[in-house]
Amino acid sequence: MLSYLTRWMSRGAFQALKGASSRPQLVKTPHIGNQTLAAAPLPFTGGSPGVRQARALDQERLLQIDWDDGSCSLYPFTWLRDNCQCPHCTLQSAQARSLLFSNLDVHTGMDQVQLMENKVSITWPDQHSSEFDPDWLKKRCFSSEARQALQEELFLNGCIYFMKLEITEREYWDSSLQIPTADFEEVLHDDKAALAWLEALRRIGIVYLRGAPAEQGQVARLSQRIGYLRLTFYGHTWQVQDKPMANNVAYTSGELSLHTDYPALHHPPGVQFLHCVRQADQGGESEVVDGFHMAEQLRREDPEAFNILSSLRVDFTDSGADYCDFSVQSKNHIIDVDSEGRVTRINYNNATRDSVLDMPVHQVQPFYSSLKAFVEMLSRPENVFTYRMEPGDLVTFDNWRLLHGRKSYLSRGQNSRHLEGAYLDWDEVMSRLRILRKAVRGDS
Ligand SMILES: C[N+](C)(C)CCCC(=O)O
Ligand SMILES: O=C(O)CCC(=O)C(=O)O
Ligand SMILES: [Fe+2]
Ligand SMILES: [Zn+2]
Repeated sequence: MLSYLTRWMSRGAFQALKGASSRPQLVKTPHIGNQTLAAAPLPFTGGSPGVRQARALDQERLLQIDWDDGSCSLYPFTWLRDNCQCPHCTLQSAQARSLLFSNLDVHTGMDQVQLMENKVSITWPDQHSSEFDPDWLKKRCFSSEARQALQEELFLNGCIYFMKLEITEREYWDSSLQIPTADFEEVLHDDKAALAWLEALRRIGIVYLRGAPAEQGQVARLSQRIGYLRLTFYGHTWQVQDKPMANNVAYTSGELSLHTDYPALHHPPGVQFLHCVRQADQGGESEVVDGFHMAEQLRREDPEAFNILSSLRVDFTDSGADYCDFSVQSKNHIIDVDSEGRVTRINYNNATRDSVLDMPVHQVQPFYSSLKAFVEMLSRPENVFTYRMEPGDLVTFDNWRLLHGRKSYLSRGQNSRHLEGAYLDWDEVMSRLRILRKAVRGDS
């Protein structure tokens, strides 16, 4: 897997960095242009598949399209009527459906289907007519292969482009991570660099940016590259410094064990930026671990612990005042899995884990033992990647996937270590990623 990672990295507009408890060192790799950086063209998006024949299967209420390449697709009448692209049914300026559901006959028949100038033209029983573009239809084919390909294009969720063998799923890593690194100003000003940044953020979960000015305001600048940042009770952006009467353990000079930020919220921030304005003279090194990788390893090595951490909800709490006063409570699984059993999010900050523990008394000890097994695994040297930020460095990472920590540091009051941070959500990041893909590669 790691050799694959290396191969992939060397194709990107990144310099591969390999660090072990020191400032990551530059490994020179050739800067390869857009063509090679771009992933394989997505299936069904290029060219124009010809329609050989279109016919209505009235019994099944399905439209069958036979394509020139010999393949065939089926579309339910109801779905076609629901997605009529005419100006009565679609508000063109918003690309949104204006047809009301109350006006949709979910058992509609079809009067006629014709091929007109390579468009599929349908007349409905009420004499409303719809025209569909073959490209548009082919992309929305209901076969499992086509659906998988389209979902991959939209969410980069991980599947293999059949034919092209371009693997785009998440890449798990350990202490030997070659951390993807890009130039801060290039990401701000160059679409190709920005796309490479966001794709690596999605796939690897962490990207290091260098060359930012060593002054406050850079995480806000970077968030404008995407859209807007996520406001929380700690403010639009927040200053990680040793503060008197700290309202969070992060605002001391103490060690922060591996954690995700803000599990006290039911929807923790998806993405985190941390920019180093000033580093400590002693201590303050950073640590990260791939939480998804670790959760999968726990599932294999200690299925009982995995089951407990993914099924028991744990209380988190956070109260105080910052942007304004707050009293936050949540109940989260330490390991979130979706309905198919895939790990989707890690929620764990030992500092905000509540003393309130809403579970039957006999489940308490098994819970602690399971958490101990997970935290012990996270902290193994072979799993943790360590680095030291210098002024002007900015790290961007997936806060749903990675756990991060920092060593304690020697505090010098006013002129001490200073990081500025900000949060974003994945919806906004993925939105920018899709737009950049289209701009850079011309994907449809
Ligand atoms: C850094 N800060 C204070 C904004 C959040 C720390 C994370 C947490 O309390 O879960
Ligand atoms: O100080 C650091 O390096 C990390 C700070 C942190 O994890 C946080 O503010 O939540
Ligand atoms: Fe944190
Ligand atoms: Zn219509």
